[in-house]
Amino acid sequence: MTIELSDVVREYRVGGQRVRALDGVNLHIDGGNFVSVVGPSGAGKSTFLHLLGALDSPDSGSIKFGGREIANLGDDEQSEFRRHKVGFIFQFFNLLPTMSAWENVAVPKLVDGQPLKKAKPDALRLLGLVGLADRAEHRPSELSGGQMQRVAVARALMMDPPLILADEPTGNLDSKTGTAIMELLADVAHERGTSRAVVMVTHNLEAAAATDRVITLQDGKIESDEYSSARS
Ligand SMILES: Nc1ncnc2c1ncn2[C@@H]1O[C@H](COP(=O)(O)OP(=O)(O)OP(=O)(O)O)[C@@H](O)[C@H]1O
Repeated sequence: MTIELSDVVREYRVGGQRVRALDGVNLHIDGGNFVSVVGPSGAGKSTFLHLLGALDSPDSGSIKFGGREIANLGDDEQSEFRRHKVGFIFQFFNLLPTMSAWENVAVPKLVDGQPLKKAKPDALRLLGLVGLADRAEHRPSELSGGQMQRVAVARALMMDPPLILADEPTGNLDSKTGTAIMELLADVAHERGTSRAVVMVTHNLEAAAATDRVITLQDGKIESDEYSSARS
């Protein structure tokens, strides 16, 4: 699994002003890596994540996902791509409050037009993988923050996607729980050889330092791109 960005530009126009959220980004991301994206507020981190996940399209440049150009997909192709190729993890978990843990994990199958019940064995297996086998019938309100994020990680894995995108996944957790989630995400990135990558946006430099590669954005450009010495 490889993602290749070439000369990616994303510009917003607000009033008469133009803001270059991403200003000519060139980057290669390989599977098997846990990558973090850091930088000051407004540097372009969320814009970058949205482009990788086909939630948004660049104004110019190319984004190749496993050799396939995804920069200019139509709406239907974009959502099909997202459903099958990308798992999303958010700061505030985004679980459905009326559903149990296993049902939340199975939601991507529901969105893909399959019955929830049919996905139950897979959902239970994934809950086991994230250490929550005994919480399958709990609702989100009956879980701790760390447990809710584990459910969200399991949900992101439901379609077995080659790319997991995480937006501040530890931002709402205490540091011990955050470290455990970081370890889980590292396992998720490493467990399938080179066929899956995890890309995480974070303000937490300590969390970023624990990943394989730290990309620093500044004013829409890559300011630095460093691999950890342990894995380079
Ligand atoms: N929908 C939008 N409309 C107009 N401008 C936007 C929009 N989204 C982002 N921007 C601008 O693009 C730039 C990059 O924003 P982005 O959200 O990608 O930064 P960020 O690094 O994720 O910031 P933060 O750490 O605060 O979340 C900022 O100047 C922002 O104001």
